[in-house]
Amino acid sequence: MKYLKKAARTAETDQADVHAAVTQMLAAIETGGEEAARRYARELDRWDGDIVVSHEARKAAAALVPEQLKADIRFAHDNVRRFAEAQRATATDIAVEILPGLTLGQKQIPVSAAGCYVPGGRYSHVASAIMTITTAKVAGVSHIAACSPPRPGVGIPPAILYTMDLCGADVILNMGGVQGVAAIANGLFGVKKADILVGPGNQYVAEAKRILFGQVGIDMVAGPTDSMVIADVTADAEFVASDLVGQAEHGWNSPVWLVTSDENLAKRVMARVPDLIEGLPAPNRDSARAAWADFAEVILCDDAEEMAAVADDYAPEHLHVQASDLDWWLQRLRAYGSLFLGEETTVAFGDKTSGPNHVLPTSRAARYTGGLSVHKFLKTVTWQRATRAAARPLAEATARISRLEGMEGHARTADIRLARFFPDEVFELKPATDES
Ligand SMILES: NC(=O)c1ccc[n+]([C@@H]2O[C@H](COP(=O)([O-])OP(=O)(O)OC[C@H]3O[C@@H](n4cnc5c(N)ncnc54)[C@H](O)[C@@H]3O)[C@@H](O)[C@H]2O)c1
Ligand SMILES: [Zn+2]
Repeated sequence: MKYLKKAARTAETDQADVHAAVTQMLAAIETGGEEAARRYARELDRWDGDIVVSHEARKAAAALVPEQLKADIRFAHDNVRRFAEAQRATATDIAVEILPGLTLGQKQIPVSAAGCYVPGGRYSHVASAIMTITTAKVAGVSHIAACSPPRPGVGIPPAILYTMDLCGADVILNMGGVQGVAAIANGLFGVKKADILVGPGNQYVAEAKRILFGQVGIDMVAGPTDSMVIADVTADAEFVASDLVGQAEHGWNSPVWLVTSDENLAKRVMARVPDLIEGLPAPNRDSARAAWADFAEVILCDDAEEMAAVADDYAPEHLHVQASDLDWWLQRLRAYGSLFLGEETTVAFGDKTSGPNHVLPTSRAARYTGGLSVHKFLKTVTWQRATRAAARPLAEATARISRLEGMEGHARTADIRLARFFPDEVFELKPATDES
C-alpha cells in the first residue's frame, strides 16, 4: 500500500477551550434554569421570541413548505420509518426455561423520554430531524422533545419544523446549541427530562452531550463526518470524484479517503476533484477545498484484500464500494458506520432519503459501535422466576459462592429459602475450606 496523497493534519479541534465554555454554560443553565437558557439564545442566536413552538406555528410552517418538498420529506420519512420498523422487529422479547423450573427472560423496554438535537447553524438539516425523531417514535418512546437553532426573526426554518411535526415530536423548542441540549436534559420549558439525548451537532453540542452522559444516555460522541470510497478498475472516475467532493463539503475538517487498486483511476480522480470543488457555491467550496487540501487521502493498494484491510483500519463513518463482486465486499468488510454497495447508490442517498440512519460513528468509533437505530432507544432488560424445585440447586450454590466471597448476608437469603422450602433436609452450605 502506498499513499498517493497523505493528510497534512489529523482531525483536531480546540477541545480545551470548548470544554471550558460548555462546562460553564451547563452550570449556568442548571442554576439559572429557563432564564439562563433564554439569555444564551439571545446572545448566541439573536432569538428573543417564543421558545416552545405552538400548534399554530407548526401549522403555519407547514403552509410555507412547497408541496414537492413536502412530498420528498414524506418519501424519506416513509423509508426511514419502514427500515426502523423492520429493525424493531428484530429486537425481541424472549423467555427460556434453561433448567427445569428456572425461566429466564429478556424484554425490550423503550426509554420514556428522548431529546433529539437537529443541527441548524450552517445547513438546514431536515434529514437529521427525520433520522432522530422517527427512530425514537418507532422504538416506542412516549415523550419526544426536539430542538434546533432558531434563525433570527424567523425561528426554526419552516421545512425543519414541518419535518419535526410530521415525524412525531411532542414538544419543539426554538433553541439550539448547548442551551437547547441543556433545556431538554434539565426538563425546562415543559419538556419531560430526557432519558437519552441523540442527534448530531457542532463541537459545542457534542461536548455538551459528552459532559451530560451519565446524567442522561447519549447515542454517541460525534466528531467531524468522514467518508471512504473503495474503487477498483471497474469504477467510474467521475462518480468517484463527485462522491468525494460531495462529502468534503460537510466541513473544513471532514476527511474523505479514496482507496483504490488502480493507479490510473486515482490519477484521474485527483485531477478532477479540484475542478468539481471550484464549481461548488461558497461557502461549501471553502469547506471542501480545505477538507481536500488538509485531510483527504488517496491510498493505492495491490488488491481487494489489502483495500479491505485499510478500510477496517480506518473504520470510516461512510464506506462506499465501487468495485466488482459487491457480495464479497459485503461479507468481508468489518468496520464502518454505513456501507454503500455499488455506484447506483451514494452516500447522499443515505444522508437524506434511503432509510438507514445517517447519525453514525465518526473518528474510528465504527470499530466498536454502529449508528443510531431503534436499539439505542430500547433497554434490553432481563427477568427470572423459579419453582421451588429449581430454587434448590440455585440456593445451595449461591450460599457456598457467597460465603467464599465473604458475603454472609447474601448466603443467608439462600439459606432461608432452603430452610422454608425443604424443612426436612440438611444442606452443606459452607465452601470446603481448601477452596477459600
Ligand atoms: N454525522 C452526522 O450524522 C451529521 C449529520 C448532520 C450534521 N452533522 C454535523 O452537525 C454539525 C452542525 O453544526 P452547525 O454549527 O451548523 O449547527 P449546530 O446546530 O450544531 O450548532 C449551532 C449552535 O451552536 C451554538 N454556538 C455557536 N457558536 C458558539 C459558541 N462560540 N459558543 C457556544 N455555542 C455556540 C449556537 O447556540 C447555535 O445554536 C456539523 O458539525 C455537521 O458535520 C453531522
Ligand atoms: Zn453527507
